[in-house]
Amino acid sequence: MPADVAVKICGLRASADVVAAAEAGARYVGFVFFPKSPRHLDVSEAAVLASHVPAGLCKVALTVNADNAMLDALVAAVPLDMLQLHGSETVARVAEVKARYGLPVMKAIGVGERGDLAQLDAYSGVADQILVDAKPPKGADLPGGNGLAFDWTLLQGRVWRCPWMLAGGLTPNNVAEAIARTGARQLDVSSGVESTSGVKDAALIHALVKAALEA
Ligand SMILES: O=C(O)c1ccccc1NCC(=O)[C@H](O)[C@H](O)COP(=O)(O)O
Repeated sequence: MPADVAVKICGLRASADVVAAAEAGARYVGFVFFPKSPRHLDVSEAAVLASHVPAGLCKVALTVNADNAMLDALVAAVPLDMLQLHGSETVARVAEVKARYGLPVMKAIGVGERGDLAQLDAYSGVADQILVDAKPPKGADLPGGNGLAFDWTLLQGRVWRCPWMLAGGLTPNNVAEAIARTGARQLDVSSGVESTSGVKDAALIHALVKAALEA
């Protein structure tokens, strides 16, 4: 079992989700702050949920084009370990958020075709981590968390200047293949461990983490 595979379970909404992620061996838990999402939490809900997260598990707040007022409120109320920027934040904005809050920043980039890869190079020079996710379909309500995979062969042979995570349509059934095809050592999953949209399933969380750690 390679000890160096890390899994992030994103979009947790209940303390039972936190327990399942921790017991399964996830290394990161993600909280979504995006009102259109079925996984959205308000700041006070997140403050309570984050207080249930065991030490050692990295608590990530996912925002989409959030302004400083929103991030100020979030960081003041919720004990966080990382900020995930999942909108169209520029390289300069990533640098600004890093400097303002003193927290590691992970920038998510949607990949649909080879031409999208250049952005990964640009952001990997400033972000602490990059999240290589599927590009949302045109007209989608959500910029992420759509349960769609992309062509993993696009990532073969790629290296970046910072650590990275693979996301997009990962499930207990395909995560081993995703690792084999991309060489990813970190994986982020949301829909693939849900029983219905926005509702996490403890058995699927356990199955996904087990499959990733055994790949
Ligand atoms: O999950 C959401 O609802 C969401 C909403 C707005 C922006 C991003 C969102 N999710 C981003 C994530 O980090 C997901 O874990 C990632 O896109 C993978 O999602 P999935 O394909 O569902 O596993």
